[in-house]
Amino acid sequence: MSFLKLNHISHQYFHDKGYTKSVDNISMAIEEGAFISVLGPSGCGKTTLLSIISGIIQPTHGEVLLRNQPLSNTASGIGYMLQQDYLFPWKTILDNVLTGPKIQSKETEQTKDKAIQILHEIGLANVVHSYPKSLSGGMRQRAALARTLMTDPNLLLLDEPFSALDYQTKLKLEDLVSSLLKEYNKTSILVTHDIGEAIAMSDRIFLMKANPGEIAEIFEVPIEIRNLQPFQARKHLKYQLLFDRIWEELNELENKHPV
Ligand SMILES: Nc1ncnc2c1ncn2[C@@H]1O[C@H](COP(=O)(O)OP(=O)(O)OP(=O)(O)O)[C@@H](O)[C@H]1O
Repeated sequence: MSFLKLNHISHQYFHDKGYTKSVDNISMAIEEGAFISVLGPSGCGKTTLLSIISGIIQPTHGEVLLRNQPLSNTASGIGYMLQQDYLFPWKTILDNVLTGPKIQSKETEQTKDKAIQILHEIGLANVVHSYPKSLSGGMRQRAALARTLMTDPNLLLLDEPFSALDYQTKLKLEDLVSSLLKEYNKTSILVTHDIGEAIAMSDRIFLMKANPGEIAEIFEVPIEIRNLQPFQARKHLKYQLLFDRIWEELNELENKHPV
């Protein structure tokens, strides 16, 4: 049984000039613990697809099943990591991480210990009582991830979480996030424009085309790359070969289906 299944998902945005077909006939089967990337040109429907998976918007056709249940039947437990960290500036890092338990009135000594443990693992032990404004962009993103992990989500949706960071911070964070999500056995879907990031982090890559957004091709990332941390993966010959294949395919798609 697949952990997450998308069956023939299509969606249209209706507006005063008619409608825009955002995604068309998308099917995916994702196993538990897998790391999946969705790659494609601007406007091909990546964010719309994530919004459908999270249940924020409803597909016009098709269904999303989480552990074989329609999304609406599940206490879905979906976590997000976005480009912006959305930390509360007036709360310490620890209190930010404890936001979920606090909202659910489940804040106890145990949840506090768990939050501190996650902050340790994520390399933020020495800023537990600091405020977000004193942290770098990379540290803030790590705090946002700690807050997400604190809610113990079944599924993590990562919408370009590294794209606002400088290159060095981004590479370091990719390694950290990758090892942490493996350790916690989280199923994750990453939306990105970055071919290298998709290859270095994923088990499988869905390449989309625009107009309308459809899956153009699926790439399995070779096991030799998947066994490496993203930074090391980038040095592997098979990484380069896959990068070139996807690069060519993406260029071809952009020429055939301009946005
Ligand atoms: N609220 C909306 N109303 C109407 N059309 C929309 C709306 N949001 C997105 N679209 C259109 O739907 C299509 C898919 O958009 P979406 O934002 O999902 O693509 P994307 O691949 O995430 O783009 P990007 O990489 O630039 O973030 C595009 O043609 C876009 O213009």
